[in-house]
Amino acid sequence: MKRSHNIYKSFYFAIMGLLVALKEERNLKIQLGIFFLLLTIGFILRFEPFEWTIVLLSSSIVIVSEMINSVIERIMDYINPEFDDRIKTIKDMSASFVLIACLFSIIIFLILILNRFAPYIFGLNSCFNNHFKDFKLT
Ligand SMILES: Nc1ncnc2c1ncn2[C@@H]1O[C@H](COP(=O)(O)OP(=O)(O)OP(=O)(O)O)[C@@H](O)[C@H]1O
Repeated sequence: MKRSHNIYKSFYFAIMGLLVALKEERNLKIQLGIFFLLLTIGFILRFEPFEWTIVLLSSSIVIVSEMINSVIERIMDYINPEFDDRIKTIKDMSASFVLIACLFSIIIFLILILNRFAPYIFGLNSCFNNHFKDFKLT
């Protein structure tokens, strides 16, 4: 097998892989759409650096888990395109990566939004502002 050790070529191949995934994976497109929606909400609400960090971290986990899931599905289809109970288990478990990442990301985003509006809704001080005030960069 021909191998490339050139860092630019490795980067190029990785970008090509990402483009193929974006073209062929419907769920990845949906997740990227949601990611851009979250970015828009972040700009509208003027997120703090620590809020951006949390949103970017949780979004990257969702996107990477979706890509790992897609890769596992393709490997399984390549190994055995026929129905097989073991492949079913592997694919279902692989799909659960994405489910877990999405569920926790939704909870994380809800906490960020609630934290923003807690003072208006409940008349409380923002719990994050109290706990994370030392981490604020601005
Ligand atoms: N070869 C197979 N043998 C047994 N079950 C399978 C097989 N292929 C798919 N399945 C079942 O169908 C489900 C969906 O698998 P598929 O490969 O079609 O993924 P998909 O519809 O592209 O999923 P996703 O939306 O996560 O990309 C799997 O989780 C599994 O339960």
